[in-house]
Amino acid sequence: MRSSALFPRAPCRERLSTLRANVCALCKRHVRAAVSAPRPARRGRGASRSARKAGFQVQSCAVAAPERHVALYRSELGYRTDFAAQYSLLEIIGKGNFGTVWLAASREEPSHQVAVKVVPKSREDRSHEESLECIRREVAMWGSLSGDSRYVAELLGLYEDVHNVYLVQQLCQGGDLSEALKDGPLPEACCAAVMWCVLSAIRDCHDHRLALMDVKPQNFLLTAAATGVAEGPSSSSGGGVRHLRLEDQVAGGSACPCVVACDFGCSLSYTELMRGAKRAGSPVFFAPEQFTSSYGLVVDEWAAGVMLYLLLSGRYPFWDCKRDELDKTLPAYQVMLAVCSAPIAFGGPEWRGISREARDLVSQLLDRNPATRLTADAALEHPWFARWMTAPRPPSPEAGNGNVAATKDAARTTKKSPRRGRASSDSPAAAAPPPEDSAAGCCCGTPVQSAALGFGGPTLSPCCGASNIVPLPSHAPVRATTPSAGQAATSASVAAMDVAGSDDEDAPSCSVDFL
Ligand SMILES: Nc1ncnc2c1ncn2[C@@H]1O[C@H](COP(=O)(O)OP(=O)(O)OP(=O)(O)O)[C@@H](O)[C@H]1O
Repeated sequence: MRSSALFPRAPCRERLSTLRANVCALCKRHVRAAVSAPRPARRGRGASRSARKAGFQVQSCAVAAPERHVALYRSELGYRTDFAAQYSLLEIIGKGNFGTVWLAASREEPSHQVAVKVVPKSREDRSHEESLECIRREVAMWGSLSGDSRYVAELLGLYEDVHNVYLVQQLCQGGDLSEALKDGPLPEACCAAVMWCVLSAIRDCHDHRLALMDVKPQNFLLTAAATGVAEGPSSSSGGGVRHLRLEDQVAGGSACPCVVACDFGCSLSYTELMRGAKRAGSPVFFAPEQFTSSYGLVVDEWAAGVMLYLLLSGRYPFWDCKRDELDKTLPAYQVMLAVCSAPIAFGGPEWRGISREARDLVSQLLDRNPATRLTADAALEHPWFARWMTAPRPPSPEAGNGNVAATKDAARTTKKSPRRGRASSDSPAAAAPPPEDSAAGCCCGTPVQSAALGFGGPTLSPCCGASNIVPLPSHAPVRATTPSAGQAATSASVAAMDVAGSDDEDAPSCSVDFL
């Protein structure tokens, strides 16, 4: 008769569970990790060697001092290894191509919630070393910006274990911007508030000699200020992404911008760009030069132009259909043809209520010539923003309240606007609401003093019958599109575009290899 008494050493489930039950709470983690980890091929001294090779710190439970339990693995990236001791993962809040984003709470202070991007160290399509290199790159780029720009999601901590890397970041309760677009285009005032943050994030990246390379609504997250969760000026105005005010986004207004940039997986440094490095991304956001030749930082401004068009109209430029109607399996060469040669249409009914300044900014960002394309820095001074500034809070270096990024931003805005005048928030001009519907470009009753706000734009005059469309400054003409740029592009060496490898639910996406 076969019994455990006769075969006392036979490995069985009961024996394993008894083993687990007998170890201390700290050791439990050690046992679990050891069970799930790849087994060493040999026992004895050989086992220690293979385990060390696999990244383990081999230690005996019986002799290990309690404080050594936190360092179960030899860190491969130099990050902390005690993630499980610091945070508990609560639920999945987002999934991307490279990782899963979790809502997590600090164990020490459970009310402190964060977002944690869990990135596996190994993937089927790339080696362990390649995966680690990608993580290192993303962290280096993100880390250099986080804390230095208030328009970039804050990176709060880096952890790793044998399987994953854990990027602890600021929790953005509103999800990504594409969610907000599901109910159709945003009101123009909200678009101005959102685009202020998007262009500020791009400007800050470019100041750090980095190109974001993947500017699209999915990569901008709505913060508490956008959802009205936080107490402050935004929430007092009703909260919600459709009730954003531009003045709350400018340094010196709200403590927290309504959207922040996340996902630096595609970012490239200026040096890499100059060396001709390429990045996969979403082709509908590609600038024409990305299909044809080497390119520079201003590809981000083009993508911001596509985003602005999308926010205002609910459509992608160059395609005569709504955002969710765009064929996600569109062949890449068709995307290229449209981006490089189709005219930018402002004729549809969705553009009827949109101001002329907005169209002008779109046209200047979607300039097919990268040399003359508006930079983010210059775009932030476009008169369109002045139009939506209703209760100005002139930024001051003190506005940051000790926050390095906010103080820097406030100082920069002040420095850039030497002619900035103080428009009191209780003056009639400042208190007047922005035009809800500027169908005829009417600014009646909203004499916004843009020059006084330091944007360098013209002073908008009150509506006066026939001349209700505010004249644009002579240096900012609305450009006609130049289809000729596209003809050159058709002969481009676009070799392999894998449309199926889309990382974007809402837009055709492909990884692009150039011959
Ligand atoms: N800090 C955050 N707070 C709240 N939600 C977040 C946060 N970061 C990411 N998310 C959510 O998780 C999703 C995926 O995140 P992210 O884009 O960083 O992953 P990824 O793997 O790099 O994606 P991609 O495939 O675009 O490269 C986002 O679209 C967003 O909805």
